[in-house]
Amino acid sequence: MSEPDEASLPVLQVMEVEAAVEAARAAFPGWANRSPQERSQVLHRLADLLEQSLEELAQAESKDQGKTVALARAMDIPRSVQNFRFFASSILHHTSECTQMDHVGCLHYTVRTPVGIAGLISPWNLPLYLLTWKIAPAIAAGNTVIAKPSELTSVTAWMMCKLLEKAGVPPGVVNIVFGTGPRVGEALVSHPEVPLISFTGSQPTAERITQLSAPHFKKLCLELGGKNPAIIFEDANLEECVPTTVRSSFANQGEICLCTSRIFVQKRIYSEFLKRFVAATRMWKVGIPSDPSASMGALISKTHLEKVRSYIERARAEGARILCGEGVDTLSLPPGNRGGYFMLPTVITDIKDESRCMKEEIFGPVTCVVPFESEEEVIERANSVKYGLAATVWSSNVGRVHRVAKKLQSGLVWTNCWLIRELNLPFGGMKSSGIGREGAKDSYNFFTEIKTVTVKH
Ligand SMILES: NC(=O)c1ccc[n+]([C@@H]2O[C@H](COP(=O)([O-])OP(=O)(O)OC[C@H]3O[C@@H](n4cnc5c(N)ncnc54)[C@H](O)[C@@H]3O)[C@@H](O)[C@H]2O)c1
Ligand SMILES: N/C(=C\C=C\C=O)C(=O)O
Repeated sequence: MSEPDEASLPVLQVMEVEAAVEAARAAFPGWANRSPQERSQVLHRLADLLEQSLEELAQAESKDQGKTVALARAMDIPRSVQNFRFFASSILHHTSECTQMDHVGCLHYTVRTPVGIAGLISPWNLPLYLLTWKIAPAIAAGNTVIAKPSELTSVTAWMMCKLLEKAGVPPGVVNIVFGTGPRVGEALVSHPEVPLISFTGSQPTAERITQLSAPHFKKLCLELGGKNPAIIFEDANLEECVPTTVRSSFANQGEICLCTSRIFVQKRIYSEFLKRFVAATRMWKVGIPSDPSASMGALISKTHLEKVRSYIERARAEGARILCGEGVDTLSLPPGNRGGYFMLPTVITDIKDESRCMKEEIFGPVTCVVPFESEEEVIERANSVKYGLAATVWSSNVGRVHRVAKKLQSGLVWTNCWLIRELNLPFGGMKSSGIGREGAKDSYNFFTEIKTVTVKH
């Protein structure tokens, strides 16, 4: 058989979605009728198999995405394993509600049932981590799924496909479709037999998904971008704050939706913080992804690298100061890697809150540092962007930490730390950072339909 040509590819990809829907539809009754314990065992087996392939998966994730092998080994793949283990366990512990109305002789209770075929769409920055964060709760709750990884980073999803049968996942329960958003993503989102879409990605794509799913009244969970503030008060422990804020700004090349990109520092410690922060940033080594001493690898693509650089250029043109990184320091790489999409972590200061660098998501290794005077002022400035995903607050005053956390318009607030995850609790953003939450109870609620039953006795 000859290879499909360019023109026939879109048609084939849409047909693939159709075939996935058929498979998911056929598998649904059998999977939904299994007990949570039976489904849990399958998830545990898949977790074990992924764990046994940790090294190959970490190498593949790094090669595909540009992140360091060390990070994929320490974070992406272990977290993918944990996603299956976590939901294999949490599915065993949900309870339903019951109330009585004795005066009319009635008992009311709720039952939850899986929704059906779940459409799951994920981005390129944490490929297997985020895809499994959706697949695990969806199938644990008894749904069948059609999952679409980013076309830029599909390799680990494809590797996982090969483990499904071995883990005992029945055919048709997990269907992975590969392809671009406009072709495969839209075919999935528009399909009338897919009643629910869980999406992680950018705001423009979320808008399109919302439009396409509106005529079908689909259930939607949207996890989008951020412009995350770090607020550093004068009583912060800088010994801990500085290295953690370097990590929160530049981990995974700054390509994590939770990365810090606006750092507000109280005036009295502003120069001291800047001095230490720039020194620590210069120690954040950019290297080839296989270099075990590198803290940061390559960005995802040339287009993205150019976009990130354009923000720095814009800031410079506006009169901001670039303290270290792009255009200031020299990036040292082996000759064979100099054409790669590498850049230095970059710190910008003397920048106005109105600048696009302070308002828009850059999603790269660039962070801005600005001073503030008072608690009220910094809360207002931190809240002044359209996003509301994650914030960090640094202070040794417990009262202030709670007060500020409550007033921040942010779905997640880490105080005196960053990215410590408790999977039981809600994850997600406010404002343009998305709608819905993911986590033990929230994912269970999203991936099930609830029904109230009234029994007259
Ligand atoms: N809030 C979170 O949890 C979270 C996590 C990671 C990334 N993000 C965000 O993701 C963005 C970066 O990821 P990206 O560039 O891959 O995002 P993206 O929106 O371009 O793509 C995400 C996914 O959507 C698909 N897609 C694209 N167009 C589509 C369409 N018309 N219909 C259906 N699917 C479509 C893509 O193929 C990909 O699989 C950033 O904005 C980042 O903040 C958010
Ligand atoms: N969804 C989670 C992280 C998202 C990161 C985005 O880049 C998680 O930790 O569960």
